[in-house]
Amino acid sequence: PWTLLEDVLYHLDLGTKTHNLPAMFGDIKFVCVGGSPNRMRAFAQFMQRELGLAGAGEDVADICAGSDRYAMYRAGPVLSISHGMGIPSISIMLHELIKLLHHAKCRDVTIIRIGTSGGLGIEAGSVVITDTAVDSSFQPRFEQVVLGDVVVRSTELDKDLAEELLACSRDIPDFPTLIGHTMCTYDFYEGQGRLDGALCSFSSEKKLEYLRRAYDAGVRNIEMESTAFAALCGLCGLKAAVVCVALLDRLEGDQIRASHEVLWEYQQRPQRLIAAFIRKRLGLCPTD
Ligand SMILES: O=P(O)(O)O[C@H]1O[C@H](CO)[C@@H](O)[C@H]1O
Ligand SMILES: O=c1cc[nH]c(=O)[nH]1
Repeated sequence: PWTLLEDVLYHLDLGTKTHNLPAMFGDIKFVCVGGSPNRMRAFAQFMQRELGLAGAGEDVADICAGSDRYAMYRAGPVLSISHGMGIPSISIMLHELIKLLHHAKCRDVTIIRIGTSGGLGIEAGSVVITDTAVDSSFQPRFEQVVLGDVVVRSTELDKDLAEELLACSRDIPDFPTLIGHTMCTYDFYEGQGRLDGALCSFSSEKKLEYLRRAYDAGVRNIEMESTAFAALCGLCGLKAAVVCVALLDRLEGDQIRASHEVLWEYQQRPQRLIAAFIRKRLGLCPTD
């Protein structure tokens, strides 16, 4: 229905009557999303430098400045957008982003979530490329309530894209990168088996038993958006990947104690991997 008249992308502060979306976005080939607005601004600035674009080193403008929900930046063919925390927040952004790409007549777009996560049985600072996003019962499904009914959607991600990203990681030897399942939860505390929330209804033994079962099911990290991201992008025909750094090993603890400097450097790891991937796709040599 939204193809007929005007389409207002309310949370992005963009629209088909107010903006020339094909002129603004028609040449976008890569969309990168992540929770934090600052991370996504830093990523756009990093991509400007990596792609040798004019204006590199200068500030980048927030395309969604009229909305205080999400931030959006571009660097050449790369769009960088924040999505906030959790499934409801990323779902709203993705609905409007996917319509934006449709209105702008974008073709062959690859979309990647560059995020943070809690690792499972892996060293802090490791980067996990998701092969399958699973729910808190380790199933590859996303359940969405539609008109009062639970609709179950597949969370399959593009396997070739995951392998292509793993191949790119071999050129970046200074941190470990692996492929594994990513568990997506509705909460950071009890929902991820943490003992350090305001509420905790289980023992330390039960927590470890659950996390070990997750590990045995192939889960290597835990975050809060991947199932919805995989389901929505998959149904709308976008090739999608999820690449998250682990901020800690959840088998060793719950609190994130690393310094701001260490956490900022960890956040850059998925960005460096994706920059190498985009450069390779664009035919730029590693030394260009
Ligand atoms: O680092 P980002 O991309 O925000 O993602 C992770 O961090 C948040 C929790 O701290 C959750 O949204 C989780 O998915
Ligand atoms: O443990 C963690 C760390 C980051 N993000 C999460 O969702 N969980």
